[in-house]
Amino acid sequence: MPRISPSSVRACNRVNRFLRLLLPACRTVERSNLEFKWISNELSSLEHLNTNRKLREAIYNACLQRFRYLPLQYILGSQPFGSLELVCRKGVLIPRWETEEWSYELAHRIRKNATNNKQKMVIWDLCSGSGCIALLLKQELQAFKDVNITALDISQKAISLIKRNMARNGIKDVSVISADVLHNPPNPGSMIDILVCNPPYISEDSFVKETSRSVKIHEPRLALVGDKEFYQNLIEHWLPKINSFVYEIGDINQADFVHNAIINDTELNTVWSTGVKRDANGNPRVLYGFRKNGKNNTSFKYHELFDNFGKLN
Ligand SMILES: C[S@@+](CC[C@H](N)C(=O)[O-])C[C@H]1O[C@@H](n2cnc3c(N)ncnc32)[C@H](O)[C@@H]1O
Repeated sequence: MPRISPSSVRACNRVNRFLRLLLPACRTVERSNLEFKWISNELSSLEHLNTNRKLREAIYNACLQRFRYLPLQYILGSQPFGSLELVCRKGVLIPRWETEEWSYELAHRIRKNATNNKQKMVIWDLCSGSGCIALLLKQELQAFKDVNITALDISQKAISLIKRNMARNGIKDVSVISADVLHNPPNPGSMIDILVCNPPYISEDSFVKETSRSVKIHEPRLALVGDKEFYQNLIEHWLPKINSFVYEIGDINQADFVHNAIINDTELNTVWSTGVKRDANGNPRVLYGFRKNGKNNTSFKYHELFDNFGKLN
């Protein structure tokens, strides 16, 4: 990582003396300025910081935490995610814009393709973290009376945060399950219409070489580092129990892994279509799949639900 130039430090000092505390994590004067504004705006809206001295002290402490590379969302305590305001706590992954982008589009597509608001839907969100995907889908599909959403995670901190985020956003009726999806996956009881999942997918190597210091030090490794095990688990455990899936990916190899397993298996190959959706930066971000002919009483015409969602194989 390039060193921060003395001229950047001087530029920060000219604006105010707290700004240079933000420079190591923000890297540029412009970004430091922006974060300083966010911190100041957020803290000045807090009722208990009602004197200049208290507010200044709080801003200084926040900048000092940022100097130690604590992510801004953990300092300020929340993060918008579509129509939700999500509480962020150390020990649980901060929701990312890439995830927000595809989950929001998925919600929109479900609304558009549902036949009426009595349509029954069973949706499971594995590796739910803060609950961002499950809760966004619940919020965006509130017009549907029979949407049955389950959020699942192995981490107790995540389970508590999902419940907290439900309360914070006035969301009811999402089932929250604590389980290890790899070693002891629960039985869904009925066919799942849409299985969504943002699993840990950063390889050990990329984690060491490419992940930012702030993420490495402060976000949970359990949420980040993974190889192909969750995609393998999709193929081996979940495919027979679901009608469609949407899995976030970190690189195209993870999509190819699932895609190849499907096309090389004569039975799976006749049943499943898969595709890859890119994010706004053009990176492969989502692997999706659906049964070509649905199974039993399926809720959707899946080829319409995923029509033009991304490149289809
Ligand atoms: C990449 S994070 C995704 C969190 C959230 N869905 C999001 O998009 O921000 C992965 C999540 O998987 C959970 N996890 C890791 N291993 C798991 C396992 N074996 N079973 C269930 N959840 C697991 C972690 O606790 C973490 O919350």
